[in-house]
Amino acid sequence: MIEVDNIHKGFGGVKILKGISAKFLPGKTSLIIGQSGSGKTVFLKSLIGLHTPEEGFISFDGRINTNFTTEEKRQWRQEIGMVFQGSALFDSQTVEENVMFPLKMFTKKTNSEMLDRVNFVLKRVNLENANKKIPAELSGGMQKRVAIARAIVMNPKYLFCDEPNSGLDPQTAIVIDNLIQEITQEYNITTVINTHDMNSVMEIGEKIIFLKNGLKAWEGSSEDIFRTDNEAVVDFVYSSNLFKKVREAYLNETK
Ligand SMILES: Nc1ncnc2c1ncn2[C@@H]1O[C@H](COP(=O)(O)OP(=O)(O)OP(=O)(O)O)[C@@H](O)[C@H]1O
Repeated sequence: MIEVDNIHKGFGGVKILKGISAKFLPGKTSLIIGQSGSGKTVFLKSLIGLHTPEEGFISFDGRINTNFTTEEKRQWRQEIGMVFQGSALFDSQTVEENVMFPLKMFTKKTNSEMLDRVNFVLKRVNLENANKKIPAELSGGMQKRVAIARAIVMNPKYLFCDEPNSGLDPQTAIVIDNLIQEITQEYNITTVINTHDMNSVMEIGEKIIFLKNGLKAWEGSSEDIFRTDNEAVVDFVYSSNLFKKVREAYLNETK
């Protein structure tokens, strides 16, 4: 479990996160949503240790990350998987080399052990036989699957995804969402995703945190989000006519 307790973070005297608390559970996919500039990226970067909060703390299964020794930090880094916007693959390396990278960096496994693990995760993301391809030869959705394979190759406890659907068509986006959710449940990972994608919110949001001006303005599940009368959430999530209609239909159906 990740526990965020009242974190504050600012830059040059401007407060961006103004006291956010949240819990993220293993086996669950949690989504962070909010308008551009609401602090989602600063929040996610704080979770992965790229920003240090000025106040408050973040604990990972009881371990507060700012108290780590160098060795503990190294250990914790290995427990984290990340999927970035745009996949962030090494362009000149093959799929196999990209996915093997964390194993080479952090483990003393033999080449054949590493290859076994790489093949296992590539199979899990339905990318068998792509080992020798380079990213430019793959579609955007396939590149995302390589990024997911690389993120889980170390068997992480925690998975962080920044806009994993950016640049994907809606159908491929759902495939990627479902894959992340399945993997999260299968391997009991604590997964936190920053997203703008309202389809993701409806489909996989087991826990949704809505940030507004650096504060947690609302928290609930995808079912709760249909029923909430929180004005800020309704304005944000149901800004399109399509989603307004989906909400009305849902509420009528479940009256
Ligand atoms: N390193 C930094 N230095 C100074 N200001 C920063 C820094 N990182 C973020 N900010 C500011 O913090 C605010 C929140 O930014 P953040 O990137 O977290 O928003 P966001 O919700 O992720 O937006 P988007 O949805 O557009 O990605 C913005 O005003 C941004 O300019």
